[in-house]
Amino acid sequence: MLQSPVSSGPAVGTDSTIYIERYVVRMDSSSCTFTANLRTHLSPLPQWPPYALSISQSAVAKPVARSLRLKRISRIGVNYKKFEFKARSSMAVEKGKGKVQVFDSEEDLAVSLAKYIADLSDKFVKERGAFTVVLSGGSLVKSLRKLVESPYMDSVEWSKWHVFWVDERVVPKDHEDSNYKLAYDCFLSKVPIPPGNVYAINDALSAEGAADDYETCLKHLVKLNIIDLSQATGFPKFDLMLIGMGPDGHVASLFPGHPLVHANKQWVAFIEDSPKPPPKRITFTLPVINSSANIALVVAGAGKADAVNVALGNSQSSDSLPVQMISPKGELKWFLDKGAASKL
Ligand SMILES: O=C1O[C@H](COP(=O)(O)O)[C@@H](O)[C@H](O)[C@H]1O
Repeated sequence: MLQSPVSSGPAVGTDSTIYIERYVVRMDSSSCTFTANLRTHLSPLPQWPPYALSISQSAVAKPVARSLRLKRISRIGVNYKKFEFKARSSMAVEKGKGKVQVFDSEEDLAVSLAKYIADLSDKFVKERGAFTVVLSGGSLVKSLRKLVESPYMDSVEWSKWHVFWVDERVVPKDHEDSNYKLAYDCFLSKVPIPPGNVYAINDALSAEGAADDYETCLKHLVKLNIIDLSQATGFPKFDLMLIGMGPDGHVASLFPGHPLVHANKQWVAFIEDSPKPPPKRITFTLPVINSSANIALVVAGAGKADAVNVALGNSQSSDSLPVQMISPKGELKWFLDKGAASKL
C-alpha cells in the first residue's frame, strides 16, 4: 500500500506529470487506533496552566477532477520505487472565501495536508522561532496521519510547535469524547513536541472555569510572544488553525443558530447546551478564529456535501452556517475530498 512521499509530496492543480522521487511501500495500515494505554500516555502531562510553570459567487468555477495514472518506471531496492504520477487533486480554485482544493480521496487530501502544514511550520519557525498550531477534534485528527511519517517525522522542527485546541469537550482527558485524547492517541504521542508546549484544558474545572482558564493562558502566552497578537483586531493571531466541519456546518463548538456564534468580546467561550454531545464544551470565538494567519478547513465525506455546497456553491442562502462566517485576515485554504465536494 502506498503511504507517503519520501522526498517530495505530489504537487497538485496542474495537468503536468509530476515525478515523485520515491514512495515507501508498506503493507500495514496507518489509521490511528485507540488501544493505547492512556494512563501511561497521560503521565507526562504538563501542569496547567503551563506557566506556574478561523466567493465571490460569480468567481466560482467547478473543480475539475483529475485522474490518477500511476506508472512504475524503475528503482533499486525493495522499499523505494520511482513512479510517474499524475496529480490526484483538482486544480486549486480561488474563491472569494479562500483557495479550494478537491482531492480524489481522503488519502490524497492527507498527503497534501501534511506538506502544507510542514511548509508553514518551516516558514514560521524561520520567521519567529515558534509555530502555534490550533487543532480541532473529530475527523480532522485522522487526516494528520501523514505528518507522523517520513519525511516530516524527521524534518519538522517539532520542538518549536505549540499546540492548542479550537474547541474542547469538558470531560476528563482520558474520556473517549476528549479532543485532547483523540489528538494524543493519533498524533501527539508520536511526535517529539515538548509536553509543556501542549496546552490542554484544565478538566477539573467547570465549563466556564475552563474557558476562563484557557483564555488566561492564551493571554500569558501572548505576553511571552509565543502567540502573536493581531494588531488589526486585538485578538490572538495563531500561525495555523486546522478546522474541521460537522455535517450541520458547525465549526469548533459554534453551532448553527446558537448565540455563541455572535460572541465577539471574549477569546474563549463556554457552552453547556451543545446540540452535539457532550453538552459542555469550550470554544474559541469567531474573532479569534478569524484573526489567524492561516486557516485550513479540512472536510471529507459525502455526509458533509450539503454544508460545503451552502458555504462554497452558488446557492444564494444567507450567512446562516458558522462555517460561512470563517473569513480570516490571513489565508484560508479548503481541503476537500470528492465526497465533500460532490454537490458543488
Ligand atoms: O464536535 C466537534 O465536531 C467538529 C466536527 O467533527 P467531525 O468529526 O464531523 O469532523 C470538530 O471539528 C470539533 O472540533 C469537535 O469538537
